[in-house]
Amino acid sequence: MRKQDAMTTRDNAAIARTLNEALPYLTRYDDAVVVIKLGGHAMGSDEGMANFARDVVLMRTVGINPVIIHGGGPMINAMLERLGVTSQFVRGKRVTDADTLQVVEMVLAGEINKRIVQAINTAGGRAVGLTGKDADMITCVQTDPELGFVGTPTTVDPRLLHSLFRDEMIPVIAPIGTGADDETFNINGDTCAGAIAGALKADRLLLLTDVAGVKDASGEVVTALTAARVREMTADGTIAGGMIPKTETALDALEAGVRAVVILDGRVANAALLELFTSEGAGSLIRLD
Ligand SMILES: Nc1ncnc2c1ncn2[C@@H]1O[C@H](COP(=O)(O)OP(=O)(O)O)[C@@H](O)[C@H]1O
Ligand SMILES: CC(=O)N[C@@H](CCC(=O)OP(=O)(O)O)C(=O)O
Repeated sequence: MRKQDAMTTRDNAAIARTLNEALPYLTRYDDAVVVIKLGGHAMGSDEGMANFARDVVLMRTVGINPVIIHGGGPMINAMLERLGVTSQFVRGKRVTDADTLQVVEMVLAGEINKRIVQAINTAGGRAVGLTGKDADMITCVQTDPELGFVGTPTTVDPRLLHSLFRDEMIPVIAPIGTGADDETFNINGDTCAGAIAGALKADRLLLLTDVAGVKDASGEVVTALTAARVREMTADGTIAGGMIPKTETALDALEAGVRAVVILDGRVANAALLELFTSEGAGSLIRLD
């Protein structure tokens, strides 16, 4: 019993110290806009989702304006498979015909978006689930005819997001946009998060994925990267596959006025909090040169 008491006292002291050490970061991020991209691979168990939701609610509670953009590639694959529709990727983007598009919108805007909204609300926040179609937020052009209904955002109207910030609500956005001729477009989640972060001139863009960060040729995570280093590592093939849209997004978002972009492992408990509120940070921080 006494041992238990001693343990509890020690834990409480650690919690108090952690809160105390977080103070400078809490002040720094007051009223900051933090855009978080939650990739399909980083959306694990219900427990992991509940943990992520608590982090987001904590951010909101200390005065940050969090915006969540989610992916869901693996879940779209699973649904397409169940429906017997084959799907392929070209340069990290899904070739999207009309049938595929219907499934993409259904899975992203339905199942996944509502799962995240519900988790945040259960954690005590007030989340609002949206796609880029709401309030005409995201307008796209076709990326490449070979990819079908895949869009690149050309304009992002952030007014709806600012209204939600004023009411302390948490936007949760599925990467779907509208074209000039009223078409629906499937947007890569990273690209969508970068475009929204750019339009908001966000203080941080956090790309939560399934690796610890951007790795160098020897497999070590590079904790601080400049744009020049990213270009070098892409040219020599060290940055490849799914990491290419992430680092490209990072550079575009920085050019658009985002202060810093971090690529980090979303499967690690409290990944976003570790990045924002500790001196260690987490993952790879990318800044302009
Ligand atoms: N230099 C690199 N550092 C880290 N990951 C890399 C690198 N080059 C390629 N990758 C790959 O990129 C993947 C992350 O992209 P992706 O699977 O599309 O993530 P998400 O589903 O979260 O969007 C990693 O799992 C890894 O296989
Ligand atoms: C055009 C395109 O590829 N869109 C993606 C959208 C979802 C996504 O980006 O999911 P992750 O973040 O989990 O990879 C797709 O259809 O899979």
